[in-house]
Amino acid sequence: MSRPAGPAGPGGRSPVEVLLRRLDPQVPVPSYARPGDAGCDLVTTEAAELEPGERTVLPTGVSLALPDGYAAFVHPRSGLAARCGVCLVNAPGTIDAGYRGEIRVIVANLDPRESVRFERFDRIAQLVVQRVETVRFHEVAELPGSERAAGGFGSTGGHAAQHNQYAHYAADAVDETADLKGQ
Ligand SMILES: O=c1ccn([C@H]2C[C@H](O)[C@@H](COP(=O)(O)OP(=O)(O)OP(=O)(O)O)O2)c(=O)[nH]1
Repeated sequence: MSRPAGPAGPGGRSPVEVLLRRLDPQVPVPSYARPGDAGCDLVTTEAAELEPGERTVLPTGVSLALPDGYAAFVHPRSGLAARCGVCLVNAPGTIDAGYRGEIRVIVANLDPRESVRFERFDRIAQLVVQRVETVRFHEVAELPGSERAAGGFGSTGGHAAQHNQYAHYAADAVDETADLKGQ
């Protein structure tokens, strides 16, 4: 049921068909605000007020049955983040294909001074549906070499390398690259 015939979207691809249950009869069905948007907006069905530094779990009033091979990811809304300092604690939240419960959104107010208030049906997050792979792991004693090797946490230089406490990872990476080149 994932891709039956339907109106073609951008690039001629038809949308993935997803079963949705409304747990609140008045909640709007999530929809894309504009053509080409990656995420459709999720609303809260409960009003809430968050003091600076406070977090809470908000209900969205919807549950899904995603097709096998897909997952949905609950992403923050940039406008809320920029204007009010609202973030999602676990961003992006992962909605598994087998999950049939209500989608909930774990929001926090990162603003150091202002509280933030959500009214019922305010948009609080966006849901991005994507194909996902499952993998089979094959344990090996050594991994094949690569140019980056174990470099991370600012190993390519710049601000992060100069100012953060993980700078030693960058130095370690240089050593490991030397090891790999010697192989
Ligand atoms: O932001 C989120 C993240 C997850 N979920 C739901 C859907 C997901 O399928 C389920 C489990 O999420 P996750 O695997 O991230 O949580 P966990 O803490 O690892 O719990 P579990 O042991 O149940 O997997 O909770 C949400 O409603 N909102």
